[in-house]
Amino acid sequence: MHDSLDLDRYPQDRPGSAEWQALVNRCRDDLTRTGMFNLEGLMRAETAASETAALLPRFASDAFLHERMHNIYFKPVADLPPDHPALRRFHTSNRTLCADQLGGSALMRLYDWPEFARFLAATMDKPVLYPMDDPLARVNVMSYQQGQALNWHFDRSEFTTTLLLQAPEAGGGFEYRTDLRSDADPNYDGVARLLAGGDPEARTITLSPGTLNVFKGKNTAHRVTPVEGARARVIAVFSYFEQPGVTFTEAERTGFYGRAG
Ligand SMILES: O=C(O)CCC(=O)C(=O)O
Ligand SMILES: [Fe+2]
Repeated sequence: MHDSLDLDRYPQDRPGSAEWQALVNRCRDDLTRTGMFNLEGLMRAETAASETAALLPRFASDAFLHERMHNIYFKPVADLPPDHPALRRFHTSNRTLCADQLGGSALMRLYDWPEFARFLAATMDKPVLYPMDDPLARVNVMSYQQGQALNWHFDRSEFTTTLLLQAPEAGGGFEYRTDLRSDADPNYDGVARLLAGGDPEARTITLSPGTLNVFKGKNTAHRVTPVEGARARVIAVFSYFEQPGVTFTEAERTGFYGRAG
């Protein structure tokens, strides 16, 4: 993996060594303090650029256009009236390529590299993480062209793991509000305040190409702001689970990607 990753700076290939443990500890501290950690330049700039160049034509021809209005939960909430301000609806638009379209890429090699899952598990304080068996969902790459955005949402999984391949000229920021809710408290008033633009704890970061970003997506509200300029924002999302062999149902695949296989 040395050809595509900066393993001198981020020794993911040496699990259990003092320098590996120091990096894990730094990531854990960041997660506890801020709900997020970033490894800037984990993927080499040349690799991120060549992966992007190979994918850009496929976004034009083969990708699923995801375009919809949705609330932060992607569904109605039984305890709330439909006009509750926590259920405000927003527009999302991006294009997705799935794992079955990424064969042979450095991204898939990284996803299936056992030391990467081992490192991520350690940062998240899990005994082990497994890649999915789902032919589409294992790794997704999303592209956002001018005006496209991923709007406010919470993720289904506890943690979300992304790697930016190409940054846009402007816009395309990652805006997030750590621990806006908890498993015990949905904090609908807090959600409504965030959506109205009134949460002073909201933060925006712009990722640089090659950066690994891990955040607590289940209870951290987050969005990608609209991209500006001619260069698309291109980002990979890796899905791991605590059990081996996880797949989506055909209905889930069709809902997420417009096709079952
Ligand atoms: O593109 C990003 O930075 C975040 C992606 C995300 O939130 C998601 O895939 O659920
Ligand atoms: Fe998300």
